[in-house]
Amino acid sequence: MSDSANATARIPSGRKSLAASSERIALGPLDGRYSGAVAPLVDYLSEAALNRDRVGVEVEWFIHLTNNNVLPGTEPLTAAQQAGLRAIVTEFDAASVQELADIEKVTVHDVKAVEYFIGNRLADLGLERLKPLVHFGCTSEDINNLSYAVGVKGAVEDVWLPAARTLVAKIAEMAEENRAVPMLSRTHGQPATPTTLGKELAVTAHRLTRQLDRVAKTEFLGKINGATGTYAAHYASVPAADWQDVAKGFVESLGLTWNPLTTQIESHDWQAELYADMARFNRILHNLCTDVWSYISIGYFAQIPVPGATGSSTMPHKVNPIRFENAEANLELSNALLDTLGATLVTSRWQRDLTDSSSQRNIGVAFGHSLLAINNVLGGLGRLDTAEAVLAEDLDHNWEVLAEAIQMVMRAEAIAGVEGMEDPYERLKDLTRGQRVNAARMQEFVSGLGLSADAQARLLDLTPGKYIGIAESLVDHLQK
Ligand SMILES: O=C(O)C[C@H](Nc1ncnc2c1ncn2[C@@H]1O[C@H](COP(=O)(O)O)[C@@H](O)[C@H]1O)C(=O)O
Repeated sequence: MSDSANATARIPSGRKSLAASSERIALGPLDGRYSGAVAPLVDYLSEAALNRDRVGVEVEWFIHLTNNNVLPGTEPLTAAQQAGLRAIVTEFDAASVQELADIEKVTVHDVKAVEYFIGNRLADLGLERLKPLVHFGCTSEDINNLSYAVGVKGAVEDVWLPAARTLVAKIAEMAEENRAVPMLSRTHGQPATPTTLGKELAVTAHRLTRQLDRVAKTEFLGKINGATGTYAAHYASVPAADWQDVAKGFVESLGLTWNPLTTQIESHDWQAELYADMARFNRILHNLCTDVWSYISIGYFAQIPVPGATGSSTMPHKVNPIRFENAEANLELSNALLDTLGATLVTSRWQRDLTDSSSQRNIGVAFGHSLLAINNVLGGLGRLDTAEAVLAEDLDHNWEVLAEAIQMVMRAEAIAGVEGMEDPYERLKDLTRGQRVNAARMQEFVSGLGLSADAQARLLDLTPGKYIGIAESLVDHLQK
């Protein structure tokens, strides 16, 4: 194509700026086309939710210090004052987000802005005198680490884990339904000892469940021990208090596990552990997506068309496995972030650097891509029908997979003293390696071996579809 032809193909200059639109237009897909699917995470992992949690932690610290008479000159707040303080959190809304943003423009410090935001509300509660108690003894990370721990815990326990458990339950249900449906295996992509479709799905459900059980046991650690984790400011100002006890009680009151030994930052090791488990779950799910995609491709699953939907824009016959393809991509994106977070959050130069602040802002994105993938896999699985006839036909075209069974029966016969059972592996290899062997040829071979009557009857009864060991009952392990 000539240069001038290229030039005319460009989007014309002078177009309206989308960035200047009065409706804010999302840069990324999680806040755009997928915003509905990831909306449940907004209340836990958005910047607004982080700020609300920061306000919540500051407010609870204020109440904790007063209720426990930690500082001379304080006394427990009245019920109305406590309710008023907590209302700052429960009433936190879009206007609060804007007010905080306006304060932050001046402070150029996000946590300092939270302190002022709360301080501005104390006079109305008759607590003006206690303004210095807001953020008392705290470094920003005291508030940040607790807020992130509360937010991530909520996102895991209320959103991600329930969604993941629903998906695994669906896979387990499919495993149950297909427990007795024989299927040709393909190790190295080549026909191999058959299994059942249900048993293969059960393997995946079992693997995913193990990862979810690990996630469910996550220890969400928190600390509140000052600028370098020494309680120096606390003891300088209030020497009589048992500050470790105050801190431990506070962290535990938030539903977290107290970390007694840190620098300025909570060390984030628990986050790395959690993200590794989530990433492993994502990887196993990715494996399911590519397997199911391949099974659809060879006709083992039929896809139930969505009424009104289009498969291909040009090939009208198509129903594409797009839910699984979308999930694959989103699991990869989630893992790229989870891996980065896990790898980088565990390091901080000397007593702190601020890199964690910037990377933790993407925790919600990592969760969002995973949640989206989980939704898509769930939707995709819900539109699959097992094509049992196709699976059966495939088995019937691969009688040579019985070679393993025959040579193993011959070995057992030899050990039991039956004559003429020499070189079983080699004889079956001569018969089957790289060749198609049909039912008649296989049975003729078996009949000519001189097996004991019992062994011969057993082998003549065997078909590829029956050569599945105890695959069907192995699905029961899922119930345990
Ligand atoms: O309690 C403190 O603040 C102690 C201070 N360390 C800090 N700890 C936590 N936050 C801090 C720190 N420093 C800055 N900021 C503020 O963090 C915000 C970073 O914003 P972004 O780059 O968007 O992630 C952005 O709002 C920053 O202003 C120290 O000097 O050790």
